[in-house]
Amino acid sequence: MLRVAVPNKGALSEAAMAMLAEAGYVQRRDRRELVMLDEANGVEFFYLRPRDIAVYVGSGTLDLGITGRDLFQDARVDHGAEEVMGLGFGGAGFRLAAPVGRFTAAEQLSGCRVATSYDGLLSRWLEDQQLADVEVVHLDGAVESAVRLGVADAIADVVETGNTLKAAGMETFGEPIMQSEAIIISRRGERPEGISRIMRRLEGVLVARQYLMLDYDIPKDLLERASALTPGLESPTISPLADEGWVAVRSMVPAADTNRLMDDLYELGARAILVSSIHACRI
Ligand SMILES: Nc1ncnc2c1ncn2[C@@H]1O[C@H](COP(=O)(O)OP(=O)(O)OP(=O)(O)O)[C@@H](O)[C@H]1O
Ligand SMILES: O=P(O)(O)OC[C@H]1O[C@H](OP(=O)(O)OP(=O)(O)O)[C@H](O)[C@@H]1O
Ligand SMILES: [Mg+2]
Repeated sequence: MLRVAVPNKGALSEAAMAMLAEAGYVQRRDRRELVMLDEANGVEFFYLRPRDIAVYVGSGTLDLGITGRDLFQDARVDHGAEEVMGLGFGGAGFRLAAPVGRFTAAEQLSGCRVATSYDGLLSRWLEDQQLADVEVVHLDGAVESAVRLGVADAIADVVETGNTLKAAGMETFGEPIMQSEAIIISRRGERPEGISRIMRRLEGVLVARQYLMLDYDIPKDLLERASALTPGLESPTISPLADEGWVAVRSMVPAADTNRLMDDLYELGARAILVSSIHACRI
């Protein structure tokens, strides 16, 4: 039985459960349930605080977990667990911020105090940047209030829309410390059977979300130029048509590029250009 950790609340919880459900796994219905057994798929899901998931997977108690890249790097369990796949949701930057106009670069933090809930991540980054004389102040949350209340000169926190910072009269400065998203982590070393299957399924969900299926007809002599526009994942499927001067082409395309590709194909001479969604796939 594969044992998998899923965030029980917070920014990643709903999207993680939705993705697992889309991949065909049974998820809990009641927020109070701590464990859910999906017998048919041979997986047991444990609903845990996202911050703790790295600890469970890193110590070898659980096989796989979904957490945030920033939380994983903050937990300092890299020796026991590793990031195996980005999941394309829960995207946010981890950034320095301070009251508007106070700082413009990280180097100016010399001798200052920086409040954060991610002190492992911040301390290591400060070391890498050779900013040895910056004091890290640990807070559990709502760090945006730390400067106003006098316990820090700047903060390092998760920034998604930037609305929380703005409301606190603050702005980011310097380069982002890191870019985070939801990730799958696995314990290092031998992987039990079943891990590749769950990862293939989640990859299928990701691809089905990010790609669309494009069909079109094109005169044979333009096929090479059309194929260059829609190379597909492996290569496009080419089928004969009753009219021997034409062929039908079928290819997966990134959803974000679809309208531009349809315009380009039409201008090239393609006709009957159809787009359909991909319900599920295995790549
Ligand atoms: N708008 C957001 N706010 C907070 N975290 C976000 C946001 N968008 C994505 N995330 C990600 O979600 C994870 C944090 O989740 P969560 O908010 O549940 O943790 P937490 O702040 O430690 O918990 P809590 O706020 O319940 O004490 C991080 O990986 C973070 O990058
Ligand atoms: O850029 P935004 O879209 O405004 O989102 C970022 C904010 O959301 C998170 O707080 P959360 O709600 O997790 O509260 P917390 O600080 O108590 O953890 C994070 O710590 C920021 O404060
Ligand atoms: Mg939070």
